[in-house]
Parts: sequence; structure tokens; C-alpha cells
Amino acid sequence: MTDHLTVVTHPLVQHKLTLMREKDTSTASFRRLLREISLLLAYEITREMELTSKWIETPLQEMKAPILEGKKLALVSILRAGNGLLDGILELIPAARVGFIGLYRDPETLKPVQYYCKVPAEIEDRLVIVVDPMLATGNSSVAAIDLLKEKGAKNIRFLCLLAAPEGVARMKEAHPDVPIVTAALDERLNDHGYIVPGLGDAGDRMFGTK
Ligand SMILES: O=P(O)(O)OC[C@H]1O[C@H](OP(=O)(O)OP(=O)(O)O)[C@H](O)[C@@H]1O
Ligand SMILES: O=c1cc[nH]c(=O)[nH]1
Ligand SMILES: [Mg+2]
Repeated sequence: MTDHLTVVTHPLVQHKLTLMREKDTSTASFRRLLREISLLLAYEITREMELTSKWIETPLQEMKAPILEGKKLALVSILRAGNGLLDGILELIPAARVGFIGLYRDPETLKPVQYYCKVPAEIEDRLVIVVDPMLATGNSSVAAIDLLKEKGAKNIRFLCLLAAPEGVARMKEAHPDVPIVTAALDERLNDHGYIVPGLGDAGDRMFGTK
């Protein structure tokens, strides 16, 4: 993956994203749509995963067939909202190792506050896909990736649903080596650091906390 930002323009992704943005979409539908989109985004972000091969027997003959080494992959979810993307991707790659970084944005300063961190061992040898639906100021994703690099991660990608130009620029400055895959690049941030037009607070909409 060479481009710093990839926007997944597939019609199914765009259609489902529109349904998620609508303010009257229920919590149940929002969660289901996020899981469905995560399957489609996973297809894009795993495009260049390394394959090994193994000998198998088809009903006709033996062949050396390509196979993924799921154990070489670490998915890292930025809590809480990251879990909505994580669940879908794990259905596709059930052998992936999983880490969690607990961060919430202070509503006044927009700085991330860390409350949890647990990542898989041998992180330096893995492809690490960090997932969080929202890339707004970029403060949370930059902090999460700082932490992963401190722990030795070298090959990192970031998967989100919506990105703001401000967040993409911040990521490019702090982590130019980390490609971003998103379903949309929105217009801007508002005065409270929310993505506009956006979809509101992803965590609250997923879990019905507001
Ligand atoms: O790019 P940023 O400006 O840092 O904003 C993005 C962060 O904000 C949201 O999390 P939030 O703080 O609402 O926590 P939550 O997932 O627990 O709701 C979102 O899920 C990101 O982690
Ligand atoms: O628009 C935004 C910005 C940050 N976090 C969200 O959940 N939504
Ligand atoms: Mg939130």
C-alpha cells in the first residue's frame, strides 16, 4: 500500500454509510451497518496481506494452494467505537490477534485520555491494523499509534469510516508511514471537533448512550 489515504468508493460502502449518517437511524441499524461496512473495508485494507502456501488435496489432485497467516495479523481497536469495526473484521479473519487501546477525547481540550492498553506479544513481527470509525482531529489515532510504535510495531495501517482533512493532515505529519483507509473524507471539523457533515458521535450511536 503506497498511498497515504485511500477512500473506498464502492457503491455498497457508500450506500450503507449514507444510512448510518441519517440522524433517525436506530442504534440497532447503526451497529448492523457498521459491521457490514467493516467487512467491505476489511477487503481493501487486507489487500496486500502476505500469503504463504500449503499442500492440499482437492477431489482431483494435490496442489500447493495460497493461504493467509492470520496469526501474523494484529487488529487493534481504539475503544469504544473501534469495536464496531473490529467485530466484522474478526469474522473474516478469526485467527487474528487482537489488542485494545482505551482512549476518550476530553470534550474541552480534544486531547485523548488513555485508560487501557493491552496489545498482542511480538507486535514487531505483525501487520497491525488499528481500527476506529472516526478520524477527527487525529489526536486519538496519533496517540494510539505512538503507543504501538513505543511497543515495537513497525508495519501499521489505520482503518476508519469517516475522516476529516484536519485528521488526515495530522496523521500524515506524525505517522507518514501509516496508510489510512476510509469510506469517506468529509468537509471539515466544527468548533467542537466533530466531523461535518459526519454522523455524530460514533460511540454514542453504536451503544445508545445518548
Ligand atoms: O480524532 P479525534 O479528534 O481524536 O477524535 C476521534 C475519536 O473520538 C471518538 O472517540 P470518543 O472520544 O468519543 O470515545 P468513545 O469511542 O468511547 O465514544 C472516536 O471513536 C475516536 O476515537
Ligand atoms: O465527529 C466525531 C468526532 C469525533 N468522534 C466522533 O464520534 N464523532
Ligand atoms: Mg464517543
